[in-house]
Amino acid sequence: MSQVYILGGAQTDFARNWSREGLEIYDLFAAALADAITDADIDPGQIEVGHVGNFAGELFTGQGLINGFFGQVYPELAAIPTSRHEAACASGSIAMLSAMRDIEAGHYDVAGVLGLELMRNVNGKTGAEYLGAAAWQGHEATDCVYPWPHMFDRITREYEQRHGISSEHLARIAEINFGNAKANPRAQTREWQFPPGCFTQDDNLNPVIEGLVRKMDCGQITDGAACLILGSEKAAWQYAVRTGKRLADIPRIKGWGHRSAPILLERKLQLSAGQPLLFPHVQMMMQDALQRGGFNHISDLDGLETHDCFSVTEYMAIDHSGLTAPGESWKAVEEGRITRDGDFPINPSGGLIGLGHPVGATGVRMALDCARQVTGRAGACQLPGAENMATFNLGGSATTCVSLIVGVGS
Ligand SMILES: CC(=O)SCCNC(=O)CCNC(=O)[C@H](O)C(C)(C)COP(=O)(O)OP(=O)(O)OC[C@H]1O[C@@H](n2cnc3c(N)ncnc32)[C@H](O)[C@@H]1OP(=O)(O)O
Repeated sequence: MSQVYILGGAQTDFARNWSREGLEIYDLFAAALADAITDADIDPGQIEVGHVGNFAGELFTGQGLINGFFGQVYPELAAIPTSRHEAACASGSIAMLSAMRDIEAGHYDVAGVLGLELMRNVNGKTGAEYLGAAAWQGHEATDCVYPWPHMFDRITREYEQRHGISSEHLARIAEINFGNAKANPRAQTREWQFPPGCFTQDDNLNPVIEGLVRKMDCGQITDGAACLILGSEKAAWQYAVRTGKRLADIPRIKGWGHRSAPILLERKLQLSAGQPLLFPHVQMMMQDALQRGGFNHISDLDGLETHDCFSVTEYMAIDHSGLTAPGESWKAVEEGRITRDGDFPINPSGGLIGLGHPVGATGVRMALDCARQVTGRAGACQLPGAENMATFNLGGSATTCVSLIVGVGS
């Protein structure tokens, strides 16, 4: 089975509003693909297979069959096999796994993986309604304006019941992500202003969105795309020779985990009732990724790019990944472990809260940021000496969960 290497990649500027610029979802796709091809130093015609991650193109833009854009952008790609993958906010990761399977099986040597979502062309309420398609329609989130803030409020309350949880720790997670985003030239919120008091429970400075979830706890509504060019060992050798790099210095996907759970949040919580972890399948998924990558513990890695669609999602990632004991994520926050200069940085990119969350792009974007970190290409977001990083990307109320471990060296 071939190893899977990351030959190059690109991300659009998540601060852009593409429809306001008179541009379409096609333009988003074309821009990310062109930049990734340049970054990987290949000709477009070298891409043998294309995978797209997209959640709700039909709802936001009326556009389906987005994989047909590969051949539209480049005539050389007009006849390659392509497909589109949907798993809500984990769509990008599922596209990654599909491309990995193609390469591992030896079917193809070079794959293009492109995640994207155009979301800022509708008002916030309409956008929230469209995003609600990843909940079980008619069975949950029926009595709220914002479905996902409502669902993650429920998760916060479940933490409160099982372990206790403090809004101060959640606000600190948000503040760290917004702070990290300041250094990221592609982050949606890099120019935002944060007046004193906005990370408190002040209803004016930090208004309630749903229940315990306030504005600063929320990930963003974002237009964006991310693209990675994946290669087999053979393609990576050719790339190494062409660029004068060592094979060991080319990032590769060392491990992966993928688990799912029933769509209904209450069903998930029933299944874990009486247990310390809310989502045991998340713990299994992280352990699968670590074990497949040859690591014993999450702290053997140099950091994590995690899903923080809300601050409580990152709180959940901290204990479910094993960084702390169940219910003790607050300790990692208080001890300064997760800041960029901490012993286990989380979301040096700014995450979904600071960098932005174009739903179908997020899983691909996370892997791209990990690849940049382990090759010393993360600019002002760089973690010194990073060699191995993990992603944790989830769709719905942790219905589809994926982790990829990206690293260099042996
Ligand atoms: C599993 C999962 O991943 S589920 C997650 C799915 N995603 C979601 O549910 C998204 C959740 N987030 C949201 O719904 C929204 O961001 C909300 C409801 C929290 C806030 O929305 P809104 O009140 O419309 O405010 P929003 O943050 O979009 O800002 C409105 C404008 O003010 C600007 N703005 C907001 N905050 C700031 C700031 N601190 N400084 C400067 N400008 C700001 C924005 O850039 C935006 O500008 P624009 O009109 O030019 O685009």
